[in-house]
Amino acid sequence: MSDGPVYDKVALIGLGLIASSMFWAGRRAGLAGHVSGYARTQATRDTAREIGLCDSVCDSAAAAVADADLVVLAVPVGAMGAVAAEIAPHLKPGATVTDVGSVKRRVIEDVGPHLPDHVHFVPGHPLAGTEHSGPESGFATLFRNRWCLLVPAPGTSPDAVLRLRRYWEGMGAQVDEMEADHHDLVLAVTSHTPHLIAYTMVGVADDMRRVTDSEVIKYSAAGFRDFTRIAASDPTMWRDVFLTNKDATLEVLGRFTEELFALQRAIRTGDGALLHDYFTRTRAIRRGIIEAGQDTDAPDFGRAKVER
Ligand SMILES: NC(=O)c1ccc[n+]([C@@H]2O[C@H](COP(=O)([O-])OP(=O)(O)OC[C@H]3O[C@@H](n4cnc5c(N)ncnc54)[C@H](O)[C@@H]3O)[C@@H](O)[C@H]2O)c1
Ligand SMILES: O=C(O)C(=O)C[C@]1(C(=O)O)C=C[C@@H](O)C=C1
Repeated sequence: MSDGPVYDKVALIGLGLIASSMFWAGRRAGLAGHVSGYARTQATRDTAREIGLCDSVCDSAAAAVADADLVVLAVPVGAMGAVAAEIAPHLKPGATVTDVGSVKRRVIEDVGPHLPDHVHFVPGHPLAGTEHSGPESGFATLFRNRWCLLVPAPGTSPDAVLRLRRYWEGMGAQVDEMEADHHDLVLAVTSHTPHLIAYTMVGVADDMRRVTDSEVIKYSAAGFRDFTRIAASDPTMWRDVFLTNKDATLEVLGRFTEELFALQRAIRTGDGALLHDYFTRTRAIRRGIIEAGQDTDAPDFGRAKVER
């Protein structure tokens, strides 16, 4: 259902999971008159053309952003600054530039200085993803009932923010605004550190595989399989997340380590009451999330049949 396009022309720079999902979601809801796309490699551009991703696939970022009313930077966080520098001279006056990066302070620092005064910069972050990447991994329902956080600087045109909000809402997301440093701390707790823990746990299991003669992989139970799904996420994206959200991640990791040591001590000393109290508290948190209707993952989330 749609009241007509929110933007006449949208340019997607970087054609991976998030951009391709935005294309399919936007097309389904009729949110853009025309969507142009650009990817760095010829192979990705070829694949995009083959699967009908975008109305036009351009061979340069400059060509893709020409005349665009909304430009979406959907590349790894560490590449945002260079892409912004490349497109800056070609942006249409009055256009909105946004991004979907998992870290916000660093993107603002890297992208903002390149952009001309005649565009609106509204950084964003959809809290939705899977462990898959690339142009073929996207699907139209990825953002449905998920949060998208917008991080506009004070003084940003309210009209530009409102329009971007309508665009994300049209793709099924719930939109909220947040300050950049707060965003980075919250995401360090809810997304970045959990990913690091999953990477570590799978690394430990791989190490133990040699000791247990592959038994840990053969008999991996559901909990561990969830870790392996997360730990299969794109290495470039996650390298950039940790390098660019260093302080918040290290702070959360410090707290995590303290708690881990407390639980380790309880196990060593046989302090069952501490363990039971701790697990009771964490179970209540999970139940609270479900009761608040925030557990929006389908049971097959991440393995969902691609729905375009
Ligand atoms: N995957 C997730 O779960 C998820 C969720 C929310 C936000 N994000 C953020 O969205 C952005 C894109 O992630 P994705 O999952 O779509 O990644 P992806 O790996 O699926 O796609 C990234 C795209 O960027 C291109 N690219 C890489 N380096 C580039 C460069 N230097 N110049 C131009 N293009 C370049 C790649 O070729 C690819 O087309 C990242 O900033 C990530 O932090 C990811
Ligand atoms: O479910 C997943 O695969 C994800 O990791 C998605 C996830 C997350 O941590 O929730 C990952 C990175 C993002 O920036 C936003 C969403």
